[in-house]
Amino acid sequence: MSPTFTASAPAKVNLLLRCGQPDEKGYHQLFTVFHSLNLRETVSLTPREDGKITVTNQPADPSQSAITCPPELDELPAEKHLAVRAVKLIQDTYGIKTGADLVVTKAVPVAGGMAGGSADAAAALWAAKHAFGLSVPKVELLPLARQLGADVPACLLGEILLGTGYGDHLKLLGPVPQRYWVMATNQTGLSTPLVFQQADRHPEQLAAELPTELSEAELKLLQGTDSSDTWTDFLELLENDLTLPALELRPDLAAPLAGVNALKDVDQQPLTRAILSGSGPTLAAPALDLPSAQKIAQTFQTYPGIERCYILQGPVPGAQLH
Ligand SMILES: C[C@](O)(CO)[C@H](O)COP(=O)(O)OP(=O)(O)OC[C@H]1O[C@@H](n2ccc(N)nc2=O)[C@H](O)[C@@H]1O
Ligand SMILES: Nc1ncnc2c1ncn2[C@@H]1O[C@H](COP(=O)(O)OP(=O)(O)OP(=O)(O)O)[C@@H](O)[C@H]1O
Repeated sequence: MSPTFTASAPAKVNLLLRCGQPDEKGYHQLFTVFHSLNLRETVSLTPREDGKITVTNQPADPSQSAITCPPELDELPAEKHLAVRAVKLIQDTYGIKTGADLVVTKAVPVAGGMAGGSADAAAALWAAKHAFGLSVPKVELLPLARQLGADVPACLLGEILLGTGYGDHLKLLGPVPQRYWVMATNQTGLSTPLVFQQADRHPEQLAAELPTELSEAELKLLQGTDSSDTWTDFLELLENDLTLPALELRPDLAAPLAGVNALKDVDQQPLTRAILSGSGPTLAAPALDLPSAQKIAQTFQTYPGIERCYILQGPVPGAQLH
């Protein structure tokens, strides 16, 4: 019997997302900071002789199956599944004749703006590299990751990264302190292409030009130790240009954003800043400590439509073999 190779890759939140104008392909230039989170997708790969690739999805937590493994994922044709596409790309690139039976254990909500599908692709690339005995370093897989989706390179590398180009050209920004992030998922998903299309209706609000580097001051805030003195400045770093278009499509997200943004600490300073995660509808808010994270989660959960709050931490490593 063939041995099974298991790899995992993390979800992400975009701590900063500035969106530029679309190009002729309709893709947008981005200036973004990816922050990986300790919620991981897992892909197990068992080689098969006949070259075929099959996939089975299963929820990481069966009691949450409605959120993490909706029926539409099983209805997705196998050739469109990002883990299958990743293994196919490895076969085609390296002339591999071996196939694979994949079991994808989903922990990250689908279509939530946390790059769940991209994490599957990254984990599948890493599992396939090991299963097929390829001695290529991670950086050599980045061009393949880019072909699979704009978020896939960030899931492959994990940690904290500056993303430019389509968000798929990356530079490591660490080390940074471990931070808590409260991620409030939604009962209804939101399509990434639709959010970008909505953004195109207001071209005047998209940056004409984007920076290529973070400023010294921004980097210092990201990398510095958090304290109640620096927290408000750190919060001011957080922004997401996709918020407005996402709110136009999903006005229900405005109330939980405003509710959490109104929370204050004992000194009457903002407790956090709630932002849209990627293209949404998941909302994200960092916390200075666990009690603050719990308070933020409780507040999010008072709003209809919020499905579940995850209290996560990061940054974490990218794709790993188990
Ligand atoms: C919103 C983010 O999650 C932020 O990290 C990403 O930009 C989206 O990454 P992703 O879902 O991996 O994106 P892809 O699968 O490559 O593309 C999905 C759709 O998003 C839009 N898209 C994506 C990336 C980008 N730089 N510009 C875009 O306009 C395109 O309409 C594309 O058809
Ligand atoms: N392995 C996969 N897991 C989830 N969705 C997948 C997968 N493969 C393909 N898809 C398709 O991609 C769509 C978006 O899925 P995903 O969960 O990655 O969204 P997302 O978290 O919003 O992504 P991102 O943050 O990268 O924009 C799904 O609706 C589904 O049709």
